[in-house]
Amino acid sequence: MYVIETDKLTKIYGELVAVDHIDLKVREGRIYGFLGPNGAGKTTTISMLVGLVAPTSGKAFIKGIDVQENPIEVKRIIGYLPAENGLYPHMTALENLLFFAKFYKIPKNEAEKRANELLDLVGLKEAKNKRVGEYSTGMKQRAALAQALINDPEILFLDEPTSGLDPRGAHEMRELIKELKKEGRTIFFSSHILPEVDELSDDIGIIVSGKLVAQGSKEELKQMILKDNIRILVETEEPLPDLGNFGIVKPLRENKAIIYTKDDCRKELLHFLLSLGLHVVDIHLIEPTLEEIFMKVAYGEEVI
Ligand SMILES: Nc1ncnc2c1ncn2[C@@H]1O[C@H](COP(=O)(O)OP(=O)(O)OP(=O)(O)O)[C@@H](O)[C@H]1O
Repeated sequence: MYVIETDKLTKIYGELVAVDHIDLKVREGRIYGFLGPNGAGKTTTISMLVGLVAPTSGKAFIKGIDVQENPIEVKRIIGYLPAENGLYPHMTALENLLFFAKFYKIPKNEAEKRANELLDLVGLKEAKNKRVGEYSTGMKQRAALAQALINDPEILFLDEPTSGLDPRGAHEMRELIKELKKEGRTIFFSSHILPEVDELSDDIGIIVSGKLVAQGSKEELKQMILKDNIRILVETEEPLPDLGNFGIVKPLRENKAIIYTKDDCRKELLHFLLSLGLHVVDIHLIEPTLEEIFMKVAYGEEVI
């Protein structure tokens, strides 16, 4: 069973189909990166998954619970970090967390213990009694993450968690996300930053103009665009001859060439090239980057 699953989830604003019949499948304990350009529909999707926006059609399920039918039950097991954090600036971080703990009816003693532990986790132990309005952007974002964790959720939704953070703040946030995964939580986060999605995600969904154009593990996405092609970079001082069944040669600058083959025939190919008396300097597999995957599935740009 998937912990997050949608069935043709759709949101239409007037003429605009913001989210278009998407079928998300998120496995337990994984980090799922929801990648898409600005305006693709990421926030709208997350808002429907956490029960803040009603779908026009389709359904969303969290651990098999229908979000529309049982929003309170769902809210108990999820945490949500919105794109714009919802902390009260005139209150301290500790006060903010205790305030939110009341919504979950967490007993006072337990709430205090948990709030302190969480503020410690996000590195705000020293600043917990400072008003949030005086925090830096990075501190605010970490406090908002602590708030999203107050009910000890199994599933976390993070909407652009590093948005607006400087490189150090973004790094700290990514490290925290990895820690939260180690605790066994499932994390669904949105981002338009390719290296960030690549670094954090086990699985990736790519959304463009409201449509989920690809979904799967990084390995699956690579296979999807490469099919059975293997690319081999060869450095040679001689132009390569026609390789026949071994594959296609694409000459590059500086005496380099890429060979595209259908099967993993590196060994045979190497023998063949050597038998031709060619001086092969280097031969290795090149894997597609997430950027290449994204450009291919989002915009149809050829990888080779
Ligand atoms: N309440 C609304 N009313 C009308 N249109 C909306 C509303 N909310 C979102 N939209 C539109 O729906 C589309 C998807 O927006 P959404 O915020 O979900 O995208 P996003 O992928 O999160 O973008 P970003 O990365 O810029 O935050 C956009 O064209 C946006 O203008």
